[in-house]
Amino acid sequence: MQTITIKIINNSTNALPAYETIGSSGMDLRANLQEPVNLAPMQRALIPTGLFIELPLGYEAQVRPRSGLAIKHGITCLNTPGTIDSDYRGELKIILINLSTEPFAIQHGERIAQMVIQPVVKAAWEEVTVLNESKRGEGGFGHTGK
Ligand SMILES: O=c1ccn([C@H]2C[C@H](O)[C@@H](COP(=O)(O)OP(=O)(O)OP(=O)(O)O)O2)c(=O)[nH]1
Ligand SMILES: [Mg+2]
Repeated sequence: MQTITIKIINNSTNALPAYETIGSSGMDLRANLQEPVNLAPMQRALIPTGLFIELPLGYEAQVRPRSGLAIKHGITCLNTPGTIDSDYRGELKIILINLSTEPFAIQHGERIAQMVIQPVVKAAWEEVTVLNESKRGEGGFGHTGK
């Protein structure tokens, strides 16, 4: 368990993001709304969560869709996985899009996405003129067959 600092505003759902089961990868994130947000088909919206977090250096958070909302209502995160940088101090917001043919209303307190905390490997470049050979070589995009 890694301890992470969190600030909550306007949180009438009085819930910290939580793992729903002991083996869950993600903590569900809830919409923090004054009133429901109606998403027409193909419409997108930036949904506030009321959460501000301070991740330790060397970590990120990924914001991912919930599969139930996706399969039942066509609601997904447009930029999945959303990237929360460790130095971001603003409000966590979720870019939702309605990919169904029906309108969908997002309610205050509804669990709209999930957040996975991950370590980040920072890379430094070592520039060369020739790369080591590999079995795959330049093959990709279906190169190995169906
Ligand atoms: O789903 C998301 C994605 C991002 N963010 C916040 C945290 C993140 O650290 C910041 C910037 O995100 P990103 O790097 O994806 O956006 P950008 O378009 O590259 O903006 P910037 O130039 O601010 O980095 O926005 C969210 O709240 N939700
Ligand atoms: Mg960026």
